[in-house]
Amino acid sequence: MKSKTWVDVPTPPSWVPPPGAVDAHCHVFGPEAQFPFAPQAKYHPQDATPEMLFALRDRLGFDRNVIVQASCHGTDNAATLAAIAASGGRARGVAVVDPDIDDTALQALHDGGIRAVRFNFLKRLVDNAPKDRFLDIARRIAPLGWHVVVYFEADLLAELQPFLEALPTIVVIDHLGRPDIGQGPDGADIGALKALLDAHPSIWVKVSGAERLSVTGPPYDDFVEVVRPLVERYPDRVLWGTDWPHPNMEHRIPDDGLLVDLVPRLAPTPALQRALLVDNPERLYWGS
Ligand SMILES: O=C(O)/C=C(\CC(=O)C(=O)O)C(=O)O
Repeated sequence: MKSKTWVDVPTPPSWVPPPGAVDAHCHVFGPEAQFPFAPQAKYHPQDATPEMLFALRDRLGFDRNVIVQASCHGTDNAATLAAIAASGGRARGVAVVDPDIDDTALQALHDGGIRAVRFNFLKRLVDNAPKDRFLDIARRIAPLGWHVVVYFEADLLAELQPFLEALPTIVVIDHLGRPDIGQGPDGADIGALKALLDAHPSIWVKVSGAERLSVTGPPYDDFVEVVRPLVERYPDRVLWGTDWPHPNMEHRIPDDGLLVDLVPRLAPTPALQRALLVDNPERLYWGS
């Protein structure tokens, strides 16, 4: 059965994002009739189209999107590129590429609005994650001014650290590297993440995924307690996104309006909010 993981009409947020705000982590699925899912896809979602994404963007008071290629579309970025093309310059993207991709194809992705590649290390989402080949890709996309987005769970951080340190670009960690939020702000997982960020100014972090990581659930007080100190400590290296349409969340479907209302609790001043939602994503995705 195709999974549906989003609320059609989320609660309107009470907080208004600053002009130019970017939802820097969201996906499109299909439409399947036009863009079939990959044979190796680990989940099979309902269509979540660009039109639906842009309607959500407007409803939430955002201006732009960064569309991240989801694992269900494998390394065929056509659905992501079609969504970017339909956005009128208001979306950029993160691709997943085959290690054998040639330079012409990379340039075509750039021309289509791609500004990063994603390396996914979650075993429930991908069959293999070859670090040596990922490193080759990273060396090839660096001259384009792109960066690397990595998705892993906290128990992999120590093993991945040498790989992360070898990447020649800015590196953005998805969903905080999925720490155990239940450990609290001084827990081992957040401590390891902070040590990494302190040591490497080129490593950034997406302070997204409250709906995945919170133990207590809405209004996500445990997530705020752990994550606000990070936004205050690394204000120019943080990004935020809704993660719509919330793949694999069928048993805990979040309300995107409530997620937006989390932003002023994570970034409590207008300057922090502007950095998080406007200046930082603009630098990575609209800078070239
Ligand atoms: O949407 C996300 O960020 C997280 C995902 C899905 C995903 O990353 C993918 O399919 O590539 C997850 O944890 O299931």
